Amino acid sequence: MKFSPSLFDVNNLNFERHGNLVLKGATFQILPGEYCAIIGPNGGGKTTLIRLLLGLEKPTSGEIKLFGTSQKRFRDWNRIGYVPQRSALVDGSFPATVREVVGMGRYARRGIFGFESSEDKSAIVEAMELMGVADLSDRLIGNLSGGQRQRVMIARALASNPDVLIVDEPNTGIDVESQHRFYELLRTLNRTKKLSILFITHDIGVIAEDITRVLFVNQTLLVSQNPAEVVRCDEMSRLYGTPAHVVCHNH
Ligand SMILES: Nc1ncnc2c1ncn2[C@@H]1O[C@H](COP(=O)(O)OP(=O)(O)OP(=O)(O)O)[C@@H](O)[C@H]1O
Repeated sequence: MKFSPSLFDVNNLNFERHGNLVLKGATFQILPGEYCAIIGPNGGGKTTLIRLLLGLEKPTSGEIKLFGTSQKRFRDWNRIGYVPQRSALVDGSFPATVREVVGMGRYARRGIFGFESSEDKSAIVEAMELMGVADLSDRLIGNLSGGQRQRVMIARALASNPDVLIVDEPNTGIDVESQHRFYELLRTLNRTKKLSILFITHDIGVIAEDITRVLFVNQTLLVSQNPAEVVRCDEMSRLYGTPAHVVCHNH
């Protein structure tokens, strides 16, 4: 049997910023194929945790392994697609088409000044089709709606054919109907393309559906593989430190 290492293996990770403790003793694993939600209150350290995984912040102490390799020696960054939090807020005057923005996802593989190969071209078209933005190909990114831009940014991350996709708050400024369709799309990608997905969400309802693991981040980290447990009122109240009322419905 082929040994398949964890995508992320984090051990006793601590992070301080300007003397303030942001994350304390975080320990968890993410396995291939997971569909994992990261939740927690504002300022709890969710984005910081992702930035630490991506090497954009340096841990104060602790160990991070990516695909079984210590982060210090890890070089295969194109295996990880990242969509940061504010990508939906592209400047309206940004003069690039959807095709060009998605094409930027290939830079890590070929370099900014390399020529686009036929492999690049088909990866770009496939990513646009997967995210349902192929018909917007020639539109300027600045003229799209928030939901359309968000799908373009995911297509850009997918263009490099990553093994794992990390999405920071996918639904900022998106209406509820589009949010629902968006999560369905993520879940379909996870199932059909075997793409592992980690996403930060404030939409607690999402974690009741189909999540393989929940990371609750509020300086300390609580890991659960049973989302139904986390969604209980008493647990939500305890985690967020404020009374919570959880209403379950059929959808
Ligand atoms: N660039 C920065 N400089 C200084 N402090 C920062 C910086 N970025 C984040 N922080 C602080 O670090 C802590 C964790 O922030 P982080 O953005 O990781 O939280 P979060 O859980 O993602 O929050 P939100 O849900 O509001 O996006 C907060 O106290 C925040 O104010």
